[in-house]
Amino acid sequence: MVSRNRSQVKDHLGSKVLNHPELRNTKATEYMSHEEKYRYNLSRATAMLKLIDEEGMDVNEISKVMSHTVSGFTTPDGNPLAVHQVMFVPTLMNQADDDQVSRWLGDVFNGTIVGTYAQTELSHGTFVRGLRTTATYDPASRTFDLHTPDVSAAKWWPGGLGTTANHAVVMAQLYTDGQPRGIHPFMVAIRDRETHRPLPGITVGEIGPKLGQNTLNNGYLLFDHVKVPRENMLMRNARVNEDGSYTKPSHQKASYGTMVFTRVAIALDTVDALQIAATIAARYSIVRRQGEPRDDGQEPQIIDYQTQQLKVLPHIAACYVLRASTARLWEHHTHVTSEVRGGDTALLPELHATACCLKALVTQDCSEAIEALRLSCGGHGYMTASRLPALYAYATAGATYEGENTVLLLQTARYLVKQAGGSHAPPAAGSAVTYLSRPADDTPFAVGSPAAYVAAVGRVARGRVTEVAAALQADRQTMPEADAWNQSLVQLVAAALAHGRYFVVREFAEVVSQQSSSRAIQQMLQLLFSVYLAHAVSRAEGDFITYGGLTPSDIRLNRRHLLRLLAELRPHMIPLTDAFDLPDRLINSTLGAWDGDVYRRMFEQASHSPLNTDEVPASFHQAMLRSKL
Ligand SMILES: CCCCCCC/C=C/C(=O)SCCNC(=O)CCNC(=O)[C@H](O)C(C)(C)COP(=O)(O)OP(=O)(O)OC[C@H]1O[C@@H](n2cnc3c(N)ncnc32)[C@H](O)[C@@H]1OP(=O)(O)O
Ligand SMILES: Cc1cc2nc3c(=O)[nH]c(=O)nc-3n(C[C@H](O)[C@H](O)[C@H](O)COP(=O)(O)OP(=O)(O)OC[C@H]3O[C@@H](n4cnc5c(N)ncnc54)[C@H](O)[C@@H]3O)c2cc1C
Repeated sequence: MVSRNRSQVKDHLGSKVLNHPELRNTKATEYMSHEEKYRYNLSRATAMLKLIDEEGMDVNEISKVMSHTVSGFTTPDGNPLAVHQVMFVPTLMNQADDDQVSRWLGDVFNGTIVGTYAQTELSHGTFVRGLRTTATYDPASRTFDLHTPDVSAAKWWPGGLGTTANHAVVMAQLYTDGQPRGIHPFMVAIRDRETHRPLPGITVGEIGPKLGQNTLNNGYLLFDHVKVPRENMLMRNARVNEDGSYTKPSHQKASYGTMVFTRVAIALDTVDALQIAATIAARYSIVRRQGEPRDDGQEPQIIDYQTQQLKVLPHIAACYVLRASTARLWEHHTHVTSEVRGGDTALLPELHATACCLKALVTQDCSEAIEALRLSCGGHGYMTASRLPALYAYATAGATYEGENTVLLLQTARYLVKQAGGSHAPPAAGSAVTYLSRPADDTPFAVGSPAAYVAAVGRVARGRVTEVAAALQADRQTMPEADAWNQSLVQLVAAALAHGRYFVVREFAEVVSQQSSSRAIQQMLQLLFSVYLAHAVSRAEGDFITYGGLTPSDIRLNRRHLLRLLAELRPHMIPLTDAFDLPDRLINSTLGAWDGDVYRRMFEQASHSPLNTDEVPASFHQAMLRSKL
């Protein structure tokens, strides 16, 4: 089993990246053109790939150096090879059969083949079954004909497709024997390996600027009856034989496997972004003094305002809780994937349901938290050089890509209502949904008892799921399925989020109980957990009264309890963020450096503005004077 211990960035691998001759010298990219930024980020992404190769890194090590903590340093504007590494290569490894793997993987690893994962189209992203790119098999020529019927079916978004990749795994509607067979993956050469020119029948390019990650190099792609050999359909799961006969996959959604993997990776990586943001805000909040001087004659550190504690400290607790629960999800994913490879798909539905809601919960929580942390830094948090805007842009992309969050939560809800209604296969031992078929945990609520909070979170999840399952069931008697489903959408999403929250707190409770290295660490984890739980209740008070068994008086007590806990956590804020082990070069923020020398750094970064190069910029003569005439 692979474990993702991300805490040792300063260790051997981390220092290999930071000190690598092609990576150690960084440049500020804010004032570069789009093309220059791309070139800079691409050359660093390539150096990183070489390093991975030279070091012979395993999947655990690769995941560490590809994590946002490190990739924010190597490719600050987005990694044009990210989709190659995170999606294209894993798709080949897991969906190509053994012959195909041996045919392509050498060229992938020597850098001759650079790929992307081309699924989304202009008019369809969420609804994968609705994709309109076709792959029609012709037994006479033993080829597939790949075709884009019109511009709305153009592939749009794949990372690295813009100008980087020469191959793509293309998800297309398979037609064989005159029958539609659903979405299948095809390995397609899109650019010449030598000249990098688009191959005949291919139209390809970059889609333009975005909110962030502008060098992910997202692209568009159209096919005009492009012929692809039969052997290029990825055939580990489904097969098309020479005569056009079709063999089904062992699981209906086997070809969606890459998405499940990437959702898990995104959940992990978004916590990396939160850790960086929390470290920046924590450091700035002790450096920054503002307000009426206190008895010692000094203006207060802003972190000593109760409101600032509420803006910053719960998110530090969230870093710990979400880091542990997403790491457990990663382990679970590794386990289930190996079972699936061995032909046992029993655990796949629940893995899919859990990956969907954790990816959604973590990206939603982290983007909201990063925005709160940015605001906690006042005006200076609005500056690019604080790094907080880029961290937000990174986290919020995760709420959309790899399945828009609402849609993913509805996938989880679908699984949960089936479990609650007993219409799904019963959960396996250790399943995350057994609580739905048991009586509610009636541990009485008590402020100060994490176990009582966890039980209340469980009652909320159970209450939300059973209530919406019953409403859906009732509506199904009186209206068509699609209408009944639509009547309950908002409640279904809330139920899936509540389930996700319960998953997160149960996993963390287990991590805390298993932790045995020292009593002090145990106590600190308990404190962090208490903050996380009290904050979770304060964010959803209505739910805890409606479903969780809390009284209005419990709610009032919890509000006070949370503020007391924050005051208790405040002296530990810096050690807790230092423990993320993020060197200044990885944080890369004027506000978040270890020495707290914020104001000098702010002036230093301003000196890079091209508008400061000349005392009187040329624009004065070219634009302002002319406008006076
Ligand atoms: C680490 C940083 C990396 C950064 C790079 C990231 C770059 C980003 C890349 C991308 O964005 S790639 C494109 C990603 N696109 C999506 O994620 C699309 C989202 N949509 C879907 O996944 C699917 O359309 C859907 C929402 C899952 C629905 O699929 P479908 O319509 O085919 O199925 P349903 O009818 O809803 O369900 C039928 C049945 O299948 C089960 N199921 C669905 N998906 C899976 C799965 N992956 N694994 C297992 N089972 C699955 C579903 O639960 C239903 O089960 P039953 O209820 O019938 O038992
Ligand atoms: C930075 C970035 C990188 C990307 N990289 C890639 C890549 O490498 N490869 C690739 O193939 N794709 C990529 N994508 C595309 C991405 O996967 C899709 O944008 C994503 O899956 C969302 O789909 P959509 O754009 O169709 O959103 P839509 O589905 O159109 O969402 C719009 C709204 O409609 C709602 N909605 C849609 N369907 C439903 C429903 N059934 N029920 C309720 N509400 C619904 C959504 O909740 C949302 O509010 C990338 C996207 C981004 C932003």
